[in-house]
This record gives sequence, C-alpha cells and structure tokens, in this order.
Amino acid sequence: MSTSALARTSRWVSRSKTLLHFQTKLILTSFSTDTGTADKDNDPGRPGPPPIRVLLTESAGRGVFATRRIGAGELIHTAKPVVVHPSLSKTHSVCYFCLRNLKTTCQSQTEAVQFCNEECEEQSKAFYDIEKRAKWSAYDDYCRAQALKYPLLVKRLACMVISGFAAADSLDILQPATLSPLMISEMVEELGLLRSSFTKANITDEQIAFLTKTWYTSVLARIRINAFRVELAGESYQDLLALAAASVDAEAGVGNAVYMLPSFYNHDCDPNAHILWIQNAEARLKALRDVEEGEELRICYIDASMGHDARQTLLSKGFGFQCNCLRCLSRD
Ligand SMILES: C[S@@+](CC[C@H](N)C(=O)[O-])C[C@H]1O[C@@H](n2cnc3c(N)ncnc32)[C@H](O)[C@@H]1O
Repeated sequence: MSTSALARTSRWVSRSKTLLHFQTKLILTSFSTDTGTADKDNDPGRPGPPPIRVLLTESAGRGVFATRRIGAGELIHTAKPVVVHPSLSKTHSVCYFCLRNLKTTCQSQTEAVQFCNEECEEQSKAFYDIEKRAKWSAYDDYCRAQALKYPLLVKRLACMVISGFAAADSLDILQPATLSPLMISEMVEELGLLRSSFTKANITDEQIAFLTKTWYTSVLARIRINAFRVELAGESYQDLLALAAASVDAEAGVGNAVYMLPSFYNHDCDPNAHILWIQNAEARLKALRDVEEGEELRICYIDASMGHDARQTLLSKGFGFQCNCLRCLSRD
C-alpha cells in the first residue's frame, strides 16, 4: 500500500474509531433506561452500567462485547423500548404502552385502547392524544391485508414525533436494511395512507413536515432489521402453558418493539446470549453460557432449531447477510 493510501486508511480508521467511540457513548449513556445488573460495590439496589461495550467487529459491523466475565444465566442488562406497538389482534387485550396482558379485554373493537396502570397511561398521554384524534381503519386494514406489522411501529413513532415525545431522527443510529425499488414503491402507498389519516384529523402540514418519503423509508429500513417480536414468557406455570398454547396458534407475539442496545447484538446460530420478556415489553438480555471478558455477545435472530439451508435463506432474505458462525461453517 502506498504511503498516501496508508495515511488515508489510518485517517479513516481513526475517524471511524472516534465515531464509534461517540456512538458507543451515545448508546450507553443517552438511553438511561437500559440498565445493567446491581452495582453491589456501591449501592446494592442501584443498577450499575451494563458490563458491555459496542465495538466494530471484523465482518458484521458493530457488535456488543463483554467488558468482564459474565456467568451463565446472568442478567446482562434490561432495555426499555424506544417504540412499541401491539399486534393488531392484541390491540384490545394488551396495554397500549407496555404490552402487558390485560386482565379484562375491551368488549367492543371500536373501544379505545387500555392501559395496565396509571403510569403507562401517563407516559403515553402525549402521543396517544395524537393517535386517538385520527381514524386508523384504512391504514390498519391495509397492514392486516398485506400481513404487515412494521408500518404500525412507524405510525406510533410518527405520533411520538408529532407530540414532541421523540425526535424524528431517533432511529438514525441503527443499521438500515437495503430496500429494493419494489419495497420502496409499496412503502410510498403506506405513506400516503399515513399522511392522509393525519391530515383528516386536522394535524397540520407543519406538524407532519418530517413525514417525507425519505423519512418513512429510512425508518422502515431500520425497523426491518432491528425490530423484535415481543413474546411474553410470564412468571407462573399457567403463563408458560398459555404461551405454549399461543405458540401453537401462531399468536405468541403480543407486539413488536425497537430497542437501542439490543439492536447492536449480532446473530449466531449457536448464541451465547438471548433476549426475553417476562411480563411486558421491557427486554432482558441474559447470558446462555459463561462469556469471557472481550468476547462478543451474540443472540439468535431466528428459530435455531431449523436446518442449515433454511437458516441461511431466512437470514439472507430477512437480514441481508450470510451467516458464517461456527455452526453454519460446519453445515450443522
Ligand atoms: C440488528 S443489526 C446488528 C448490529 C449491526 N452489526 C450494526 O452495526 O448495527 C443486524 C445486522 O448486523 C449484521 N449481522 C448480524 N449478525 C451477523 C452475522 N452473524 N454475520 C454477518 N453480519 C451480521 C447484518 O448486517 C445484520 O443485518
């Protein structure tokens, strides 16, 4: 490599290191809701910072690495969602804000949504006031007919932006999917429905000025890769039975959500960490086995029980990468 090329490369490396350092600080500090496990040395009740950091990997973009040894079964950190939306079939049976299963289901499908407690109602007041002003039947029916779940997250995020609860660039730091021209043209149709729902509800052009084709497609491109389907495990034996029955009905998910820190975990078909939900959309990241300091923490994005070819197809179509984990390399 020539001296000038070397200089250019080292400038690029140092720039990307600075950028990564800045991004990592941003990810770990600005999302104070992502907490680690108890800080036993100082205040046993107060969570310390999570024992992880975000670094560049060799071949999978950014990834999450352990900053100390993490024991099998240890809770690495929890994470509150940045944006969340119930599945359309669950709108009347889970909390609008945290997706907790409600004890009583709304009787009428036209009835307003419900909250599991006053805190959830209070926290979502600003953007729920926007959401309930508009009629969503055309947008929701379109999503139902096309079996789309992610546009619902965009609708919620748009309401959060209009109300001032979230910034329009909240998800910009996340990796986007590559979109085909066909995908973009379908998104333009959804965007038309979304804009018209707001306009008919007298939300002004100024309030939805951010709602452009560029914004809509860039948010959806990020949601496609980074959203999680929230499946509540519950705490009791009854909860587990209900979950098992629901999985048979393909109704295991109560909704979908996007998180910050969890979005930086890369995939492995034989993962050393996993993400789970107990009672609501607050995610818990746990170690599946002992992890050494400096080791990358990886979760499994798909059903790990599938065969090699099915896993590769799903990861390539859904996430745009070819998996080179040890399990895939051995063609297991
Ligand atoms: C949820 S993001 C994970 C964080 C991402 N690496 C980043 O820089 O933001 C998912 C994306 O990471 C990359 N990725 C995750 N696991 C991978 C793997 N095992 N091999 C190659 N790329 C992977 C793919 O580009 C995938 O679409």
